[in-house]
Amino acid sequence: SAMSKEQRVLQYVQQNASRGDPDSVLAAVDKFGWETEWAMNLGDVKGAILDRFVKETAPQTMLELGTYMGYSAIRIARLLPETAKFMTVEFDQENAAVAREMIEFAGLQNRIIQITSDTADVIPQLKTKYDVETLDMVFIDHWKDVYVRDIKLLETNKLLRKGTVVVADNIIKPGAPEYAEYVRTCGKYDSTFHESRFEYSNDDIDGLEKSVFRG
Ligand SMILES: Oc1cc(-c2ccc(F)cc2)cc2cccnc12
Ligand SMILES: [Mg+2]
Repeated sequence: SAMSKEQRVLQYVQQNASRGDPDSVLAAVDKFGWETEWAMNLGDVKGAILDRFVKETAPQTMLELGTYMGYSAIRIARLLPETAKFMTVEFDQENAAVAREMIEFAGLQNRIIQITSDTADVIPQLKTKYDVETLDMVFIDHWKDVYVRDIKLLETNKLLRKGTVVVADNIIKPGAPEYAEYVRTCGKYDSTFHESRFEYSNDDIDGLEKSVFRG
């Protein structure tokens, strides 16, 4: 059967990037996104903001909710030391399969623990099954209607500690208003909005919310 969009992106990467070179993989995905087919991965403009947050935080334990094609997992993992523990969770089996090949092509498969499951099932298992004590940083980029459910699951499962940095994509487009309201008003976070551009768009506004857990 014909290739999916995600498989076309993967093929473009395999034919235009250099194996084992994460920056060339990111550049290829971004070139494809700008010039050929739009896709809902984080992209270069918001990606540069996430890079800054990752560098500032230098997490030893990191969790991503929503792997998609693996683009932001590669963005994050390329900035982490060998000793860091980084888990990314994707529910969709086909996207997870593309991500596994994209991560492998980038040469980062030893730095990323890829989990194909529902985040609601994984979060309560992180301490026991994945040997996590608490998380230094979280990147939320899956379906907007489960952002609040999942950050509350992180809280109730005692996975956040004073200073844990939680970054969330798509606050404006498609929008996560309940999430923004929650982190800005519940009293448990110091939260700031970082306006940017929607992925592979010159016109549409979007942005990342950065919320530091007060402990
Ligand atoms: O960055 C994202 C963007 C969109 C999106 C798709 C179609 C639109 F018309 C607008 C926005 C969906 C996402 C779903 C999950 C994680 N990120 C997404
Ligand atoms: Mg997104």
